[in-house]
Amino acid sequence: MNTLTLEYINSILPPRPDDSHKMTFGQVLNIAGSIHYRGAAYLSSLSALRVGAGYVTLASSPSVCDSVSAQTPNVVTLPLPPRQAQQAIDIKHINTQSIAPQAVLQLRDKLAQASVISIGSGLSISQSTDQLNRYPNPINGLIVPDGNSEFFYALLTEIQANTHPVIFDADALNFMSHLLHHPTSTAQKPISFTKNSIITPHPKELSRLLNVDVNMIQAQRVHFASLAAKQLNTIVVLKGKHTVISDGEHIFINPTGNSALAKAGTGDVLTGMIAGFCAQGVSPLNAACLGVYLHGLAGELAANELSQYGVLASDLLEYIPKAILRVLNAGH
Ligand SMILES: NC(=O)C1=CN([C@@H]2O[C@H](COP(=O)(O)OP(=O)(O)OC[C@H]3O[C@@H](n4cnc5c(N)ncnc54)[C@H](OP(=O)(O)O)[C@@H]3O)[C@@H](O)[C@H]2O)[C@@H](O)CC1
Ligand SMILES: Nc1ncnc2c1ncn2[C@@H]1O[C@H](COP(=O)(O)OP(=O)(O)O)[C@@H](O)[C@H]1O
Repeated sequence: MNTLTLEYINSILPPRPDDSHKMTFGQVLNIAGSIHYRGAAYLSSLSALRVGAGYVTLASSPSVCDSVSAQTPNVVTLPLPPRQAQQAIDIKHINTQSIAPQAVLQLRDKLAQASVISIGSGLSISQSTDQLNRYPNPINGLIVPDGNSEFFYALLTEIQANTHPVIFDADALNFMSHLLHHPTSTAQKPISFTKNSIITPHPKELSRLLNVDVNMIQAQRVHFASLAAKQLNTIVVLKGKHTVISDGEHIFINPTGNSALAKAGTGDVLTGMIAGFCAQGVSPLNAACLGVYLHGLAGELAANELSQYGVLASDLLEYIPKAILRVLNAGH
């Protein structure tokens, strides 16, 4: 078990060759955001650029893309077609802002081109995990819950054989919990986390994935992070004070961060940071270590100027470059 250090983080920062162009630093395809969580799409997209990714495309519903474009010129958007009401039997449950499952066809080229895909920040798979449990088989179209569950299922099916890094966050994790604990009919292929994936659960999300009480997870964070990595065949970033990172073999503990990070949206920033490092060709395990350490350091630097009370998730975007400078300067 290793505690991450400034020197180690310095040693795994990706190079920035002079003879480079934007594609040298990789393409992130960020599938994120929904009507109530436009901010998550903004935060996760910009944080990938802030750690050095060359090109970030946000794929989401048209209203989310419009909203992010209005706030920043830095993110390329790919509006996905909304679901048509006649595709579902129970129109009451349709949110017209949901993405149509057929949107996956439109995404096919982008999925193949992307250096890394991040899925789930603010994607709103359903109104709540409870609702998913009330509709034990949302996939076969008999009853369609509000949200993007059918789109997400189609997306997962499309990327099952993908070997590019994929980061699963937030609602993507809740939906995977649902699939793991409510297997779909045998006619459908089993779904799992993809090869080279990273998952970023907070303790409650890991508790849903493992079906283990959240207090037990918190009491043995290293054990459950490592167990989940082995069982689910993925890299686990178990968030919270002293975030644990494990690939089932190695374990890293993060020393950075403080209560400034305990604010809505900071997890979305972390997802973007990890994606941004993956895009630059860093291995998924090292990308997780870089993202987590620098995210915590950005929170500390922000709190030094704004107090642990006053830091916003969006403030972290300004402090990520300062955290990177702090690490670079430690190398001299
Ligand atoms: N600006 C935006 O667009 C934002 C968009 N966002 C997006 O919103 C979506 C849903 O996110 P969310 O926050 O509504 O649900 P979620 O985090 O699952 O919490 C549900 C319950 O879980 C628990 N719980 C949570 N953390 C815990 C912990 N560390 N340790 C232990 N338990 C913990 C806690 O339950 P309690 O303990 O209170 O019973 C809590 O009430 C998601 O897609 C996200 O990306 C957000 O990032 C915000 C900013
Ligand atoms: N007290 C704390 N000390 C250190 N890090 C924290 C603390 N509280 C939250 N964090 C970090 O902030 C982020 C919160 O993520 P998450 O719970 O997914 O929030 P959200 O869904 O609102 O974005 C995680 O990276 C977590 O490790």
